Amino acid sequence: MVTSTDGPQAPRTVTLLGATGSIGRSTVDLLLADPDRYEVEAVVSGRDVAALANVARALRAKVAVVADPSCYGALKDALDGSGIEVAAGDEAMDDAAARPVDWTMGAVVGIAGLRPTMAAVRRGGMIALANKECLVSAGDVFMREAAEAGAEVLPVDSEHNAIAQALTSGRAGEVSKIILTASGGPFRTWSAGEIARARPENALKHPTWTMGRKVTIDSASLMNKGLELIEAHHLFGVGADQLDVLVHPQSVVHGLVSWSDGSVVAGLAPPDMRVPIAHCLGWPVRLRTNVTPLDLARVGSLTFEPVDHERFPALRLALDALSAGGAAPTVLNAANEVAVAAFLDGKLSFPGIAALVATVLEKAAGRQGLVSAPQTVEDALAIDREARHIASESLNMKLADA
Ligand SMILES: NC(=O)C1=CN([C@@H]2O[C@H](COP(=O)(O)OP(=O)(O)OC[C@H]3O[C@@H](n4cnc5c(N)ncnc54)[C@H](OP(=O)(O)O)[C@@H]3O)[C@@H](O)[C@H]2O)C=CC1
Ligand SMILES: CC(=O)[C@@H](O)[C@H](O)COP(=O)(O)O
Ligand SMILES: [Mn+2]
Repeated sequence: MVTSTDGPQAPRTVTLLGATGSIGRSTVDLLLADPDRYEVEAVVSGRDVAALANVARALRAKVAVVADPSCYGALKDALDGSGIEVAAGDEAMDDAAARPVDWTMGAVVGIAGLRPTMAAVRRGGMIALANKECLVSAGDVFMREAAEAGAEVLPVDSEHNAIAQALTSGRAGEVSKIILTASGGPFRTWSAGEIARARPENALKHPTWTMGRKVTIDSASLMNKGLELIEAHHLFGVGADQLDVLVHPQSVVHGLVSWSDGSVVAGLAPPDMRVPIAHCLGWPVRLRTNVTPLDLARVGSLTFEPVDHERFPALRLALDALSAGGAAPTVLNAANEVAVAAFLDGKLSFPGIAALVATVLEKAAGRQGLVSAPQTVEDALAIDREARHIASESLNMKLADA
């Protein structure tokens, strides 16, 4: 049961982008726990028709949209007789995201989420943002358009959600450092030699979180933390010099704010994404959820260690891209998406992920169209396309050499 002590009485209207994924399912769980509190407008997914149809029926959504146009017929059949409108394709996704609602969950994975999430941003309202790749690829555009539209961006990512809460204990000019914790991933204690032989099934075994495949691989390489530093830069308006990462294997402390007077305010929660999602879903009031409360006596000890940049070079690549600015973060994200897919396909070794990203960043440096920061969503998508092209070419060369 989800309740709040002071919740709005009129149902909150809601749209879910990425309704069938890990974040999508956690959001659905919260919505179904108190169905009278919400009215669901649209649910959107990539190509998992069966899961989308189930979610649409369970939430009594008005419209269900699948990105892959070839899935239209199957979705129509699956929702036959339900009265739920059905659509497919990129434009249908953008149209669904632009329908007026109070609250949108942006949980499509990767740059594929940029267009629909921006459509929601332009419409205004509350945007609960899980899709970090949007901010990495087009952060300035995203935040500028959100401000212009009066959209309120609510950070879902566990670290950023904790930091947003910690930031309320002081003023912007009083922040010394913003620190994101990293679990360290499944290879935290592996030697470089062992990491070199790591297979997808090893990398997909996250020690503390159950998540989609792409973010789980990013966690294993620590690229996730790099993407999150860039995300934090856009959300909180701080530069690389004010951002830090601390390895914390228990995933209980998610983020810390260090203040000018020496105080440090940390955000703690059990490693369950329903906590930050509920924070955003109820905003500005707190919901009451059935998440198992944090039992620190049971956790026992909270430990912290520095990042080993030798074994996990991806984090440095992201930090350098943040410092370089311009198109570098967009290129980094595109190259990483190609590299992660290639690793999962068995075409690239685990260390090959960071190596490919480094190669693409080098090749892109100074190339026409890959220098300046994107000014529009179309710019970001053009940079993304070109960087993917370079990544695919580089990957093919690597495969040919092997
Ligand atoms: N999972 C987590 O705990 C956390 C995730 N995040 C971020 O949230 C985002 C989502 O992650 P997660 O839920 O784990 O990912 P999943 O892979 O579990 O889910 C991805 C969702 O995106 C949909 N999708 C994929 N491709 C497209 C497309 N081309 N167009 C429209 N929809 C598409 C999928 O649909 P389908 O099922 O049909 O393929 C699915 O609904 C990522 O950016 C991730 O980094 C951030 C913090 C924590
Ligand atoms: C749950 C969440 O926010 C993930 O982004 C998480 O951060 C992944 O864990 P890592 O700390 O291992 O990257
Ligand atoms: Mn995170």
